[in-house]
Amino acid sequence: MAVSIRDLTLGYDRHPAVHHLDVEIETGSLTAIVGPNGAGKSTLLKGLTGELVPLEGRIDRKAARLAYLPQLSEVDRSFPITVGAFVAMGLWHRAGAFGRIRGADAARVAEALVAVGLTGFDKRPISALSGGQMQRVMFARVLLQDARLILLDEPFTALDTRTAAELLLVVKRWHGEGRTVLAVLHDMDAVRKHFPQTLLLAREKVAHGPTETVLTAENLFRARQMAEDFDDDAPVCERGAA
Ligand SMILES: Nc1ncnc2c1ncn2[C@@H]1O[C@H](COP(=O)(O)OP(=O)(O)OP(=O)(O)O)[C@@H](O)[C@H]1O
Repeated sequence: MAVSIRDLTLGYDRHPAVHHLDVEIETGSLTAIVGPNGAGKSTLLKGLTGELVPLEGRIDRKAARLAYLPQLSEVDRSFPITVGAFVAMGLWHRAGAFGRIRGADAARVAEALVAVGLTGFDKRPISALSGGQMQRVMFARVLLQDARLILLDEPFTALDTRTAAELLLVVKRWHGEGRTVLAVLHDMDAVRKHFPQTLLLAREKVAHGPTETVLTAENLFRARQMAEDFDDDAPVCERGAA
C-alpha cells in the first residue's frame, strides 16, 4: 500500500473540508481524484504533502519522497527565477537547499526540459512563459524529483490539446515505471479513458475503486447532492458530535 488514509479530517481554521476519509491507495496505481468544486480535492493533496496537519485521523505513506505539482494559479510566476533554476529545485534531494547545480545535474535539468518539449528554455525567466509552458516546466521539476509518490493538482487544466496529450504521456510513463500517481482532474472523459482508479470525493468519500464502477450516474448524482449541502461553517466534527 502506497498511502493509507484513516478517518482523516482536514480543514482550515478548524472548519472541515475533508471529512472522515478512509482510503487505501495501492502502490503503483494511477488514480484520479474527482468531485464537485469545493469537494476537498486540493485539500486532500495538501494533507498528503504534509502542508496541512490532520484535525483528526492519520495518513501513512510508504514513500519517503513525494513530488507535488500545485495548481498553476498557486505558483508565483512573477518571482525572478530562470526556468533552469526552477526545474533544478527538483534536485534538492541530491544537492541540498543551497547546493550548487553543476555537471551531471545540469545535464539532468537539460534532459528534463527536453522531455517536456522545452529544449533550450533554461535561461528564460519564468515570468516570460505562457501558462502551458509553465505547466511543462512544473512537470520537468517533478521529473527530476524522481519520487515514488506523485501528486498532481489539475495538471491539464487550461492546456491546449497537444500540450495536454504530451503531458499525459509523461504521467503514463510514471505509471509504467511503477510510481504511484494521484491526480485531481475535472475532465471525466479523460479520467474514464486514461485513469484506471478513481476516488470520487464530496468532502466525504462517495466511492473509490476501478473508474468504471466509481463514475456511475448514481454516484455522480450523489456527489452533486452532497455538494449542495456543503457547509463551510460546520463545526470541526459533525459526525463525532452526533
Ligand atoms: N486556504 C484556505 N483557507 C480557508 N478555506 C479554504 C482554503 N483552501 C480551501 N478552502 C475551503 O476548503 C473547501 C475545499 O476546498 P478545495 O480547494 O480542497 O476543493 P476542491 O475540491 O479542490 O475544489 P475545486 O474543484 O473548486 O478546485 C472549500 O470550501 C474551500 O473554500
